[in-house]
Amino acid sequence: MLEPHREKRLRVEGLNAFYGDSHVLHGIDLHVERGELVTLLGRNGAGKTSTLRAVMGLIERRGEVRLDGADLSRLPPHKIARYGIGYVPEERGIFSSLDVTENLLLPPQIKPGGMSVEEIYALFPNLKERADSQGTKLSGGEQQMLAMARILRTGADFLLLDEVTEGLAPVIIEQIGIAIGLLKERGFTILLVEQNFPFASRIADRHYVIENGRVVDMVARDELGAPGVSERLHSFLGV
Ligand SMILES: Nc1ncnc2c1ncn2[C@@H]1O[C@H](COP(=O)(O)OP(=O)(O)OP(=O)(O)O)[C@@H](O)[C@H]1O
Repeated sequence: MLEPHREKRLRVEGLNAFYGDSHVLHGIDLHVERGELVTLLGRNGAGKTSTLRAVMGLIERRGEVRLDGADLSRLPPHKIARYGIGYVPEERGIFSSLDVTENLLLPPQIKPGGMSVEEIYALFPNLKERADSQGTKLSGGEQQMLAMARILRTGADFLLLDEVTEGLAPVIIEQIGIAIGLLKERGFTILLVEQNFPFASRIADRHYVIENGRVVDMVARDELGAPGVSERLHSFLGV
């Protein structure tokens, strides 16, 4: 019997994006399967963040973006969010005057299934210890965890994460990796921009390499050890 056709969770085809006159993405093609954890790798300025922003509808874009078959290409960000896509930008955007619990109580539920504050504290024990601390008093790692946690409150089950390990100590990166692994076990689908290749290679199922606004390579986890692959990645990333 033929397998029923399964729509990709996210399918991006021919995605172009612009900042005013500046044309920064030149036909990105990629897909993410249900429950997959996929990274976007590439040098500074390659177009990784812009890809997440274009998927989310935050910058001017052309091309096709489909989630579970639904066409998101022409929708504004707040409508895209209703499909359960949650974006955690590099700049985190937590409320510095509010404490951790208040930050967690603020996000609206946009889809059923948002995590309770208790579930979030089980996922990020550091945040539980800092529940009453104001946003400004948190370390970089705690702020990053809070930024992720806030999105989990909304019910989003497709996460766009931008450089969640940037500037953080190895022990914190390790904790974030564990949390991401648990989210994957719970069935979340994740597209992660990452500069830290050792981290990305430990947690991801597949990697796309972006260069000058295009996908120039795709490597699956089980290909990482194959002859020539690390040289190929090295040439693109300098890793
Ligand atoms: N707000 C903006 N206005 C104009 N150009 C921008 C803006 N943000 C990014 N760009 C340009 O878009 C291109 C892609 O940048 P992008 O931030 O997507 O790259 P990146 O791969 O995420 O790199 P980085 O890790 O440095 O953020 C770069 O040439 C960058 O200079």
